[in-house]
Amino acid sequence: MDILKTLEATIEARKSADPDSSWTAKLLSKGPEKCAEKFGEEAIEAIIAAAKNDRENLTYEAADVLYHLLVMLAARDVALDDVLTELARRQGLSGIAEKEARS
Ligand SMILES: N=c1c2ncn([C@@H]3O[C@H](COP(=O)(O)OP(=O)(O)OP(=O)(O)O)[C@@H](O)[C@H]3O)c2ncn1[C@@H]1O[C@H](COP(=O)(O)O)[C@@H](O)[C@H]1O
Repeated sequence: MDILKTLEATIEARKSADPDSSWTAKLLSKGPEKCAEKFGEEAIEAIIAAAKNDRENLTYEAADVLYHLLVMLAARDVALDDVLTELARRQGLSGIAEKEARS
């Protein structure tokens, strides 16, 4: 998870970088809609790899998906921590649901 936080910080720093100096800065300079579109393209590439059972390519495409997810979140000023907090909240909820099911 540290690697995602480090990547998030790098992406955040690219918001103020020269678009000609970095792929991330260039993508961010095109706006949140373009970042979202790019995320969608990468997700589709991952879907295709999964459907074909191409595990090597799926691993590569999944890394692209995670990177482009972080760029899309940064473009809309959504913090990774907020996403992780939501996941943690859901874990708590599923714990409650399990306890209720058992009682
Ligand atoms: N993890 C990534 C990463 N994954 C994918 N990509 C880029 O995302 C692009 C993938 O999109 P495509 O394959 O569609 O590439 P493309 O055909 O050139 O793009 P289009 O013309 O279709 O828009 C590639 O150009 C990759 O370089 C990434 N670029 C950067 N990072 C990380 O971001 C950090 C900052 O990178 P810079 O912005 O380059 O400094 C790096 O240290 C890396 O850790």
